[in-house]
Amino acid sequence: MAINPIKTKVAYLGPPSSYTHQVVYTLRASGLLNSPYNVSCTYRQQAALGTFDSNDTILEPQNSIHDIFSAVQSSSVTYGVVPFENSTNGSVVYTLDLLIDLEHQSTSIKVCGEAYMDVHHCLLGHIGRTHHIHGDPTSSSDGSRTPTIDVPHPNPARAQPLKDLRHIKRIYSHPQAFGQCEAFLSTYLKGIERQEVSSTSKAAEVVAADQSRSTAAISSKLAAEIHGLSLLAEGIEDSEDNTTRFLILCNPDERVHSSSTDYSFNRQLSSPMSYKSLVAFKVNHQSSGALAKALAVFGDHGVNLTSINSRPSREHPWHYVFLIEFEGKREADGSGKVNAALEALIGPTQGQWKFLGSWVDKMSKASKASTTPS
Ligand SMILES: O=C(O)C(=O)Cc1ccccc1
Repeated sequence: MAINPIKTKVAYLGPPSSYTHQVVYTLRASGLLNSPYNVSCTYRQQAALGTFDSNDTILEPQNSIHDIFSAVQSSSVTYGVVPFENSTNGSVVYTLDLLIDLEHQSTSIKVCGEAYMDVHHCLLGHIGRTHHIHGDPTSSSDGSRTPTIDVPHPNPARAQPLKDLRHIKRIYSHPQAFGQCEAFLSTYLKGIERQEVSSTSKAAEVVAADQSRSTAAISSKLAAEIHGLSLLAEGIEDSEDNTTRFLILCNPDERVHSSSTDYSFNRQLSSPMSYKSLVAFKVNHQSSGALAKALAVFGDHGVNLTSINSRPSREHPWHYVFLIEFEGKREADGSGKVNAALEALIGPTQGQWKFLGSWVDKMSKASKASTTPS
């Protein structure tokens, strides 16, 4: 069979070397980003043999998470990859807010996969001109943090600076990264101005262009290499097992065949596979017990909830949209319990719910045991 594949375009949070870029790169290198509608048999065989031609995937950097959603919505890309939650710092609220945009019911974006990445942050910058290091290069701190009323037993910073930090006047990073490096920042860069930017790689780009050489970025080692920055500290995340979960988004209107959960990054060798699904809903705030009733439909139908998030509805103050993640999938729903639970959700939500997709659970034991692409 002749191979004439359509190129798979994947939108990620740019510029290159962001963690989102690194996750996409890993998925592509594993042959896991084939388009759901252009995979020929020969192509699948190539992937299995490890000869997947990465030139058939185009990675498209975007300026913001919002732009990734827009690219998927307009079908200018096949997939979009966005950060969703972090093991230390919790949910990425920008992603939640875009997912629950219930006002735009025409939005056809669905979650069709997930990927996990171990995230190790570095402090990148320029080496100071004026200070010379005598012995310990860690300014005046010994690595312990001052106890406060709020944090009486603070965790000590895991890493020490590799270089003098006394010339650093401002730090750039993505808000998630600041939240994941509190112990290091409050120990060695206490009181230094923080500037949030759209990604950790953007932070590295800004610092590389800074003529004053007095700024630093929390970013990755790869970003240091790409932007020619020095490693001022390494492994500065609060928790050694700092992991971020990314969601893979797609526009199901673009599907030509097969079920929504049959994307290449969802393929598994062994069964049974574990799936997760996501739904967003609103409840009537005037009706007592409405939220409890909405949550109860899942238990009543034997559906296990795995996470709950709430975000302001943006319609009325103190009204919320709830995002519920649960085990199981909607399509080919063997016992029918997921569809039955969603049907029962209509009552307590007055029909104000939106299904956001099903995908293979990459944390489940079954999924971990069989991650080889077929
Ligand atoms: O800014 C990045 O590099 C991202 O991809 C978002 C992010 C930020 C911090 C941890 C994980 C992902």
